[in-house]
Amino acid sequence: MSDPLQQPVTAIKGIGAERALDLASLDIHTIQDLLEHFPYRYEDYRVRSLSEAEDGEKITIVGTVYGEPVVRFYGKSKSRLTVKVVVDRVVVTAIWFNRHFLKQQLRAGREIMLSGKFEQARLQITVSEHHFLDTNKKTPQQGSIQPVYSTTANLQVKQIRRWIEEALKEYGGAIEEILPENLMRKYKLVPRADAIRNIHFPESVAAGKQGRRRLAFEELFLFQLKLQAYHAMNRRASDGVAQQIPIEQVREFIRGLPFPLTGAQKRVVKEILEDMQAEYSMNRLLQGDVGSGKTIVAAIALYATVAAGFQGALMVPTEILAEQHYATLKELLVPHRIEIALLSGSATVRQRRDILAGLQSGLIHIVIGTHALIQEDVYFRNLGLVITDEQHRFGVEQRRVLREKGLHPDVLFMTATPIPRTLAITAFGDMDVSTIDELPAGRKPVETYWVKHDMLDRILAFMQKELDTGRQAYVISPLIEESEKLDLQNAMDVHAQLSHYFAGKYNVGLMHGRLPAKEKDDVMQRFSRGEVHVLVSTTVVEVGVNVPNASLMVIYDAERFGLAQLHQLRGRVGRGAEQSYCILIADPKSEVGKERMRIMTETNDGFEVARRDLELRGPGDFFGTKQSGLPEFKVADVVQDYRMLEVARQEAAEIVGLPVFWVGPEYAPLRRYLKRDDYFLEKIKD
Ligand SMILES: Nc1ncnc2c1ncn2[C@@H]1O[C@H](COP(=O)(O)OP(=O)(O)OP(=O)(O)O)[C@@H](O)[C@H]1O
Repeated sequence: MSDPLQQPVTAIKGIGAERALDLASLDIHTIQDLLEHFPYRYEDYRVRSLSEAEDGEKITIVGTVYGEPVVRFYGKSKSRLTVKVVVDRVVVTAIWFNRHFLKQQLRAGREIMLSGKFEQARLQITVSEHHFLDTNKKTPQQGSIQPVYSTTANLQVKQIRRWIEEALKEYGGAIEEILPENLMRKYKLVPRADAIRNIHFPESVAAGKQGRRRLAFEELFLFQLKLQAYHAMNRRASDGVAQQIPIEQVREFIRGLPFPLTGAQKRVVKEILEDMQAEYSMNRLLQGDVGSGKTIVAAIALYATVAAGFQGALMVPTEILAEQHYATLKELLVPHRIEIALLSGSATVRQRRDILAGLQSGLIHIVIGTHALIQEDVYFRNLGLVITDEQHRFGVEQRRVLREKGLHPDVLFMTATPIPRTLAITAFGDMDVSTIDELPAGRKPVETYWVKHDMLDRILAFMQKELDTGRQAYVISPLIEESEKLDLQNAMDVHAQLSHYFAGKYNVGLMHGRLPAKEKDDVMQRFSRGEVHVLVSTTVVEVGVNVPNASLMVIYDAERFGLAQLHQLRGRVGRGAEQSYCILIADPKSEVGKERMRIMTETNDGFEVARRDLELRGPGDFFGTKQSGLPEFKVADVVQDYRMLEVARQEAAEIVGLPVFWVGPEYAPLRRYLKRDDYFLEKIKD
């Protein structure tokens, strides 16, 4: 049985070879693709009375032309045409730009429908569309809500509208239901055909909403089905290494740590070790708030892999972090006769050669470095575990590289960007997620203050007081996004100012991205040892730096940073038992900007910050659109529909686990639909 919806778009009246090419550039090839090209918004052409119209709003009105049209030309080809129109016994001025040729048609007494932006005070409308109502030529949009589609330069929205209308008329009956019946009933979803009809041309506002809801659910459900199926396959494919971890020995190691683990740390260690012992390769995200103690969890996992006879690698985004983790891990692991190496960009040729040889022979158990670690000519004897800090920089590509080297290590991603649970399961639905949601005992929340720029003197006095008690401070210098050069200049200015202020008493260090690795390292070391008291820095200190004696964080131009970033920066203090402070210097102009400062002063909990940020801005912004890794949905909205996402995930997980999903006749339409996706094409046999 061939599916009429799989015919090429040229089956639609009015679409020839050329138009088909234009549509192809929108990734529309078949009739089904066309029907699933959903509008991204609607234009409301329902006629309204003037009294309902708000100033500046786009409205549609009907009136009678009255008096003579007036055309004024200016410039070479620019013109402005005005005419009076009587609407509800009120005289309104209608304006067209560059449409002087309409003058002849605008005869007094003609009835006309106008859509455009309305200005209340002047009673005028800037017309974007008009129709004469005495021509008998009925326009499709007259008096209704019309869909607006994304399009290309060559195609008008109107054309797409017409074709979709045609497609619905001819082929609407062939739209098959793909969702299982029990889900339809359980969540009161309207049939697929109705939903598609109503998302394009809503019969009513309510029907439009119902359609949207159903399609959003379908979209999230299909997306989750794919992730879950992938996840299930991955787990079933026993290509991982089942590590024989000597658990008692690991316990002994944990007992020997300088502090007891928090409950949350214990829980995630257990989850990680279970994955490592299993046949499948671990693919797990470890998320925890700033300072929640992820490093120690990483150390335990690395210890375990070595104890099981494997090698481990820890990848971090910057050299500074590599150094820092190297120092921490060395202290913890070297007493246990574990060989650990730092593969850094500043290593000499000879050092590098030695390390590479050590990794190949297995003499070196653990290696730390940036991502070059797995991409270059680095060979391991038997790599069992890869831990990578900041998950978004390590993805599918690197995993492929590892596999091509014949390695199937367990992989643990760590991130200090707390991700609300819903988003985590969206973006990382093919991963297991472990969360450290508890800070080590005795931590005091960082007291956060929001001040204006004119309070600098008081801030300096406060800083002096903190330094006098033996603490250290970070100062994040003013940010000018457009120019790295100016940022640097700012950092240097602040550095000079503070050096002058604290001259003879305290050392002020300067840190920025342009410093050579060696100098960065040097400043950081001196700050770490307490020789530098104040560290002026651009945002390079953002991730992961750990100097527990620092108790004050001052951030200039705080309104220019994202909330996630501010929380990260604040997380550099409050890492010891002392009371710490964060001072945000900001004069935000917008309400949202002010709200963001308030959020920072109100909560210390990264998950709460993330949740409120998400509400304020939407997920794209939160992660930075490019890096988000979040899928773009056509209908669904991860923030607005987050409950639905959770439900869709559960249902998808359940179905994927059923053998009948892959063979049962009741799932045949769903399988047919899924087969459009390359991933499922191989998996689904019928
Ligand atoms: N269970 C614990 N009890 C007491 N202190 C702990 C515990 N776990 C970790 N710490 C200490 O807390 C500090 C922060 O830990 P760590 O550097 O691992 O945090 P993190 O989760 O990596 O945070 P960030 O992402 O901000 O770098 C370190 O000084 C560490 O020694």
